[in-house]
Amino acid sequence: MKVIISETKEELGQSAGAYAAMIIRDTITRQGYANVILATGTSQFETLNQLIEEKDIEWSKVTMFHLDEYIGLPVTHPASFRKYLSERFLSKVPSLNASYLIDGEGDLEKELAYLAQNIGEHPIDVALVGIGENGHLAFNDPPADFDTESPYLVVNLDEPCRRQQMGEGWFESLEEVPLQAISMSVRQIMKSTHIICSVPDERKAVAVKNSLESEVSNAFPASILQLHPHCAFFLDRESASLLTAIETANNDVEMRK
Ligand SMILES: N[C@@H]1[C@@H](O)[C@H](O)[C@@H](COP(=O)(O)O)O[C@@H]1O
Repeated sequence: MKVIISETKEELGQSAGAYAAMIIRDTITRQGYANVILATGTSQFETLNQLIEEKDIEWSKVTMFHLDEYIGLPVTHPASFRKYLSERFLSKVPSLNASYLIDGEGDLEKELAYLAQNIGEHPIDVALVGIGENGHLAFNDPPADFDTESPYLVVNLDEPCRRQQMGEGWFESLEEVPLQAISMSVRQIMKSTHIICSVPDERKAVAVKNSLESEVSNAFPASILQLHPHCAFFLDRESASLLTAIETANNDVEMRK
């Protein structure tokens, strides 16, 4: 596990985006294409801003999968993750080989089968993810299902998760936040060759500490990332502020001044 602590969230994004770009370029050079997973939410703002600025990525050789989406939320709603990825990423880079956005508005069984078939045919080279204030990975709130083999599943969103979405300004009231989502499963995320976890902000400090310094447990869903062989955490001073053991443990910790 690699932990890179930057001074600010802007520097965090620059480091994480540049690191993702390096992996995508190297993967395309080696195998001719790259399959990536992109996350959404405020945690990804700076990382995606950097990724779209990166030069020399052959985007036509990149296939993109989408981490999670609300059920029943129109694509025109400000909180729609399809809208987010279309506006903040897809419209800012040249055309990709393909992008598999999650549609949570139609026939869910059909959508789950469609996504499962396509991701099954595209082993993932790099996944960009975030961590929720409740420690969730994608929309797998605690206690997360660490066992399901399904690549995507329908999940119930707990109140802390829904409050976080409202607190970030995506919704005007708690009642407006959907109760369910389609989420990529924990096992599917863990199959990615590389995982890049971008987590800025003081409000994530407890989740970061639990994810990095607690025992692996589905009570802290993102703690499973400790078991991944090529996972890099990009933190800022604030999100890293409660870490203690990590700086002295046998980890690859890089402090950015
Ligand atoms: N569903 C999103 C994920 O795509 C994201 O990676 C993670 C971190 O969230 P945020 O960036 O809002 O803090 O959980 C969110 O709720």
